Amino acid sequence: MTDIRVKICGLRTEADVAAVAAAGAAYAGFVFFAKSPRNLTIAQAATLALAAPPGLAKVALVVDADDDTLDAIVGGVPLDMLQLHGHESPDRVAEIRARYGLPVMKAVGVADEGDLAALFDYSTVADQILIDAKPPKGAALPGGNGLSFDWRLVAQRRWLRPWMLAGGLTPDNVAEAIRLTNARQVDVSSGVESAPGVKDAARITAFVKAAQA
Ligand SMILES: O=C(O)c1ccccc1NCC(=O)[C@H](O)[C@H](O)COP(=O)(O)O
Repeated sequence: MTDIRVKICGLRTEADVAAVAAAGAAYAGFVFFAKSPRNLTIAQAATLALAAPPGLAKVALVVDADDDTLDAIVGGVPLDMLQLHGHESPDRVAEIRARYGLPVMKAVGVADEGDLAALFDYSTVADQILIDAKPPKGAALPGGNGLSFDWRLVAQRRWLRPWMLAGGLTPDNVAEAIRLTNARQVDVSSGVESAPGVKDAARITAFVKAAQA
């Protein structure tokens, strides 16, 4: 058993929250993106957040959200972190961090070496960095596509802030991804689902176990 921290993203039911907590994950992610099969209303997310036991950090995932949208989410849902998964600039990340007083994790899509500079830029303003696969051109979703990137690009690298590895992780490949990259935190959505937006408790348990083995 290691100290790897796991985030399970895209929870939609109280049973999902219970499965994530029972498996020993550190973070539960709630998606606010209308086109996503994992999208929640503020009322739904509030119900799930209130069902989360102490110690399970509640993360709201937003995409290029304006202040009115963020005001409503932060005002309506008890949260521990904001995850910015759009094209938010470093200045916007700093602004959101200052406005809400919550830790901010910025997602950065990686496909090749050229994407790595952005990781440094965002690590000067965000509390954490989520290193994810860059979505393919024309993809309906900016994340949660179940696609991996070449983990060797970030293998054994160091950034200014804590970071999380994401993109196409599954119970079958997460141990190898951790071994290659030395990630201390991992994030998954599609890889623990039986269908888009439908979490599978057995896969959640298997994922956390494999990550922490
Ligand atoms: O999950 C979504 O539907 C989603 C929508 C819009 C932006 C991001 C989204 N998901 C991001 C994630 O769930 C994860 O942080 C990450 O991208 C890993 O996803 P996956 O490859 O499916 O494990």
